[in-house]
Amino acid sequence: MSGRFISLEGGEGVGKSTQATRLAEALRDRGVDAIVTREPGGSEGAEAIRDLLMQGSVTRWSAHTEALLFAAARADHVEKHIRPAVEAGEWVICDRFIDSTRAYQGAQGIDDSAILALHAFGSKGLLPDRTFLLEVPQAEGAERATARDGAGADRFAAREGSFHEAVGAAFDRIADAEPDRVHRIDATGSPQQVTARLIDALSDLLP
Ligand SMILES: Nc1ncnc2c1ncn2[C@@H]1O[C@H](COP(=O)(O)OP(=O)(O)O)[C@@H](O)[C@H]1O
Ligand SMILES: Cc1cn([C@H]2C[C@H](O)[C@@H](COP(=O)(O)OP(=O)(O)O)O2)c(=O)[nH]c1=O
Repeated sequence: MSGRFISLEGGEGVGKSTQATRLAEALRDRGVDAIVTREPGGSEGAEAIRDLLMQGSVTRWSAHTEALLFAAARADHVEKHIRPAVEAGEWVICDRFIDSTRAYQGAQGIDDSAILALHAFGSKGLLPDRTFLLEVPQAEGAERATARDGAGADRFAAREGSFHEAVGAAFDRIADAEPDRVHRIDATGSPQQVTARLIDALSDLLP
């Protein structure tokens, strides 16, 4: 049987990484073969591209170059890791995927249609079976991210508040436009409560 491909999306500090791990554990408890991966990265080539993307000054790459690098990293990740795992029957839980490019590079003026065209070329347009948009008030997400990272913010987290507001607005537009695939999840409360909401929102896909 073919597996499933699930992505977790949202701004910095909303709890995606925490929930990716917890969700995979909760799925394994239910007898589902689940693995966790992340973007940018997730395969050897994509992790090398991640280093280029995450390090250096905020202005190291133009928005256009950045969109190309994310698309290239994703193409390698999909080909080498995600597709083979799903075809082998695994559930792949991915911390960020195409919607992050649409939100973050979209917030820098890159057209959604151009991002989707790159995705069609690089990754044959693969979309998750389900995407969860984790939502917490922006101040709470920023607080969680600062508590985690201190002064060591990466090229993206270091940007100003208005950038993160534009990213949030872009995620909102995607969720409004694709309600079948993208489900909003209240990510406030304890990690246990959030995982329970995720499992609930997957009940129709569970074996
Ligand atoms: N439900 C939660 N309540 C409080 N803190 C949380 C919760 N979920 C995650 N955290 C903490 O907030 C920080 C950011 O979480 P993380 O999972 O790394 O977010 P993201 O991957 O979305 O950036 C981490 O220090 C994590 O331990
Ligand atoms: C996957 C992806 C990430 N990004 C950004 C979002 C994050 O700021 C950064 C990834 O950082 P990461 O530390 O992996 O995520 P988080 O901060 O959520 O824990 O890269 C894009 O701009 N475009 C993309 O396509």
